[in-house]
Amino acid sequence: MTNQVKIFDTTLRDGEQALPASLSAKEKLQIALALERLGVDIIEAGFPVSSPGDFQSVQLIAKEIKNSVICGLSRALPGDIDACGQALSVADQFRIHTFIATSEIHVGAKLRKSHDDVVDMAVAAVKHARKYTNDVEFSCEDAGRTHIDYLCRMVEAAIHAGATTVNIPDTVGYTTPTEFGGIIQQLFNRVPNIDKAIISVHCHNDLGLAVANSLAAVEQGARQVECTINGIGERAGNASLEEIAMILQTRKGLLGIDTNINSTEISRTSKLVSQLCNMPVQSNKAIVGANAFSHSSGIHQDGVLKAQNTYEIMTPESVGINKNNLNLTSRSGRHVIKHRLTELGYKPEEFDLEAVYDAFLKLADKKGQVYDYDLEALLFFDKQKHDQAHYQLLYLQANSGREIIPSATVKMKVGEQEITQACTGNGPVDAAFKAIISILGHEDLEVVDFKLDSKGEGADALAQVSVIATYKDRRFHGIGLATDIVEAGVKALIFVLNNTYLADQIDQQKNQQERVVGV
Ligand SMILES: CC(=O)SCCNC(=O)CCNC(=O)[C@H](O)C(C)(C)COP(=O)(O)OP(=O)(O)OC[C@H]1O[C@@H](n2cnc3c(N)ncnc32)[C@H](O)[C@@H]1OP(=O)(O)O
Ligand SMILES: CC(C)C(=O)C(=O)O
Repeated sequence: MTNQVKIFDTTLRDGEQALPASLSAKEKLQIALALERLGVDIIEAGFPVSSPGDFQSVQLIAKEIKNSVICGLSRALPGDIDACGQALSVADQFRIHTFIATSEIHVGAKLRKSHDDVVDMAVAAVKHARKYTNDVEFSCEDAGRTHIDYLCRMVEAAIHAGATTVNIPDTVGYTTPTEFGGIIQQLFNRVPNIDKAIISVHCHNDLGLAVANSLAAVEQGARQVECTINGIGERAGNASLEEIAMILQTRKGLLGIDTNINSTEISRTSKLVSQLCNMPVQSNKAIVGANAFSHSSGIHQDGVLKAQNTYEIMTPESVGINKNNLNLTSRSGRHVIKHRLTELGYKPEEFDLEAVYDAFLKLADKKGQVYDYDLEALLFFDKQKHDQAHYQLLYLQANSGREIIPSATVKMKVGEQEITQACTGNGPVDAAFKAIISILGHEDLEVVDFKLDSKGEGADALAQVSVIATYKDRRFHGIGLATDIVEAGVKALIFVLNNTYLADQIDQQKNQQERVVGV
């Protein structure tokens, strides 16, 4: 038995069945070209009898794609098969895929036929499809719930009629891996002509087992897996192509199976399908989710920085992602902060890691994720040495809204004294500034410029306020940073005040020296 598993992609057929809006022929071709680049062996392009639009897209894809076999689906009916044959005949290599259901419930309640009639329909369909091509696939729909004796009978009859691939779908995602692997094993043990066809599987994800069931089948000898990009498909979807491909690649040592997939195309193909199909990928989705190569906790980040494979079983590059992400959160530690600051161009001797880390944790607790620009802002603020400042903000409360008079209460430490003041103003920043200036009694200080800048992307971004004030004919500049705009403004003003205080002290020292010299 070969160690090569064929990857049969049905994003454009089973995947498309579940889309909120159908794709245009041009969009389908874009996806088919991406699947061809990805190295998919067989692309199921659609169900040609279904609609004129689907017929034309299958035909367009059949014309344009050269390196993958193009396949169309049909019921076990001559008209469906003829539509497939006509749409696909323009292709270099094509396959007709015909199917009929085999479980009790489907044969009795849906098809309303006898078991013998259904076998006859399957045989006739395969024979009819063989008139168009030697590459015919037959599927036993709902095989997962089909009595094993009937399934064996159907598989044997389909192969005898000329099917070159026989597909065993778990149509409703009902089986467990051991059970599904057991079905494949029994087919290999009981169907006499089984070696004349490739055994394929097509698993749905209703119980979240589509990939596990496909893998169990491969372990029992299945050599084609039907799957879709991002696992899209009817209901809970199909087995996801990227997961199947990366399991076989990452665990090659265990499983010994190859595919033709060029895994570095995975990320790009996933994004294209997600965008064109308007189906976002959940962030924790294996392989292609936004967090699949992100590390957010300190112990993991430290490990990954020391040796990437401590927490990565495959590289981001192997699926076409440039590099991993180390998210800065309140669960991060000092190693990653130091590493990120070094990456940003700061030398370790230029910052006090403990002080930056302390400020980082406070911000991360408030904000969740801390970005590079936040970290750089914290680095800058670390240099201010707030605790030793003459003026310190102890408490701030600001009220604003529609149809209320904006007001602010500020409590400050001025030297050793604690002073509280409340004021109203044109807005909460104006009210807070008035309260501070009134605490200080600095009548000769005038705020001449106030600029507000967002240091992030979301509504929770850090606000950076830049204040310029004149005091005793000199200009002083201060910057304040906080998630609250009023607090950022107040911090900027206090920054200015501390600079005016330092300037006053320097002036006083100079005056004293002059007096001493004068004496
Ligand atoms: C498990 C799967 O994913 S199978 C693929 C599912 N995909 C689709 O259904 C998408 C494409 N389908 C379609 O466009 C339409 O359903 C069509 C064109 C195929 C058929 O449309 P309609 O003729 O209006 O029939 P409708 O869809 O309402 O019912 C299906 C009929 O096909 C029969 N049927 C279902 N599967 C098969 C089969 N494999 N072989 C033969 N007949 C079948 C049903 O018994 C039913 O027949 P009835 O009219 O005698 O009761
Ligand atoms: C047509 C078959 C392969 C199918 O889509 C299923 O059984 O889910």
